[in-house]
Amino acid sequence: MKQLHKQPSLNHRREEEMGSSETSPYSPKSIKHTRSLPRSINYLLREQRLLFILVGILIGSTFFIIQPTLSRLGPPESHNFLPRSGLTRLSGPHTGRVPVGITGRRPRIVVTGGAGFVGSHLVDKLIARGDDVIVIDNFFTGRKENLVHLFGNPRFELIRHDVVEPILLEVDQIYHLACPASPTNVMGTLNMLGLAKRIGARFLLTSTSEVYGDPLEHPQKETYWGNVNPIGERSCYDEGKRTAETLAMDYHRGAGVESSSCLLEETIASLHCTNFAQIAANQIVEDGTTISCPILNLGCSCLWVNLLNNYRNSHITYRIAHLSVFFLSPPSVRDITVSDFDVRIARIFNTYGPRMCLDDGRVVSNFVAQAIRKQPLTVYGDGKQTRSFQYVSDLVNGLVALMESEHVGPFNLGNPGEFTMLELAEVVKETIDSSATIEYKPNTADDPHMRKPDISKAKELLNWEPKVPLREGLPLMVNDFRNRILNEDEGKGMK
Ligand SMILES: O=c1ccn([C@@H]2O[C@H](COP(=O)(O)OP(=O)(O)O[C@H]3OC[C@@H](O)[C@H](O)[C@H]3O)[C@@H](O)[C@H]2O)c(=O)[nH]1
Repeated sequence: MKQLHKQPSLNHRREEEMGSSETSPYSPKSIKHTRSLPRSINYLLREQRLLFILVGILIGSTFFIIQPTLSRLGPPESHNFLPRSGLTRLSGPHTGRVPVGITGRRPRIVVTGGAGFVGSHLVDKLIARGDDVIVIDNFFTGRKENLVHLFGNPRFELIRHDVVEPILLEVDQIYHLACPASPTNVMGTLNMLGLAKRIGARFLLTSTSEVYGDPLEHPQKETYWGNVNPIGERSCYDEGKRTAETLAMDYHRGAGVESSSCLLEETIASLHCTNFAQIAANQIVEDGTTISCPILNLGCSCLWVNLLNNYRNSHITYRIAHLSVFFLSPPSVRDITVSDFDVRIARIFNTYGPRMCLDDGRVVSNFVAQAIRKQPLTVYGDGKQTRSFQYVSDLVNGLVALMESEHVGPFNLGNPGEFTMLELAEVVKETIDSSATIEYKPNTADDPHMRKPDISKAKELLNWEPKVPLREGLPLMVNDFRNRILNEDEGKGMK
């Protein structure tokens, strides 16, 4: 035992005697000496080892600096030339100012009014294609029954909230459907626009054909400014939506101005980076390629984000190589997508389908419910006023196409098939009960005499048009109405 304890000191002495160059490679690491430093330097200097190490670092540095440039010169990444929507589907969402190192994340989407008739169908479509969906609804007109089949789905969340109050969420897109028919509608739109701008999300406003009022132009194009009575019974709704459109467009125009002013401040702070960033940004505008750029400091990367914000309508991805950590580890390279705050406006024409409120007073729901309940169909006025009725799935497809397009709008989303209310009553009779009778009632004030969308703009720019004619769509809502009316009657019977 004694001998064993003495062994290290013997070894130690022997090493000293033999000189450092003959140290056994198997010596325990714990034995360290102050003289090992000169030995290491000695080791490095011999046989030009230091030179080899320096050349290695140089080659490595050169590779990491020019690699992004080479990748830009090489075959283009397929998504560079896809519209932004295509990119969303392929490589995750455009998350704006939200840190985007998280690639492959599913788009997160808010639908305000998502428990309502149109909203719930939209939510179904988004969930079906794999998005994460958050519904905000105050349940004034929306119903949990419209979404109950999604409860328990991990990609679905439901928040009871009135958009008149602000809310903060991190999402990529906001479909704003919530719309109390009153001036508070404007507050809700303002809140959601503010949220979209703050988090760099895309905002879609569901406006209405009511912005055309009692139109003097027929069919109505998006360029028509409308004929609305500002003090009439309908004006709360009509003018509310017109104001919402105004706000959305103001935000749309204002966004560009703001990012320019930020840019100016950043430019003063990081002047040495400006030329480089500006050259790169110009290149993005010219050829739309992915820009890769080594960034030297945080200020400069902010400058980049602001610079590229100016070009938010073209899809831009760029990479940051953190050279500050370059000699410690390979540069961390990540893709960053520029803020995607922008606005889309849809003008929705009369829409029908399953999940419509039974008693919202609209003509299709009234007629269908009345025919099922064996009540007379109430025709207001002489019944010669016209409307164009679109099936809800067509509308939902149009909303998604618009959200993912590069066009702000406004776009008319409606079915150009035009019917008088008497003709509609006939279709309902054919579909549900041919023996149904008609009862005439006085019409409401300022009721538009005719309405029909001109959808050439949506056809051309969104590649969208409705597919379901009234005679095909109406039967699709009858079963839903029958079941709900039956349940309602049973509920009453049990009381
Ligand atoms: O029982 C009824 C109900 C309504 N009507 C008539 O049917 C026509 C359509 O009335 P609706 O209430 O269904 O719909 P409106 O066209 O007035 O407004 C609608 O249009 C566009 C949407 O964006 C609006 O949300 C919606 O209110 C009106 O002329 C109305 O007087 C009837 O003849 N009988």
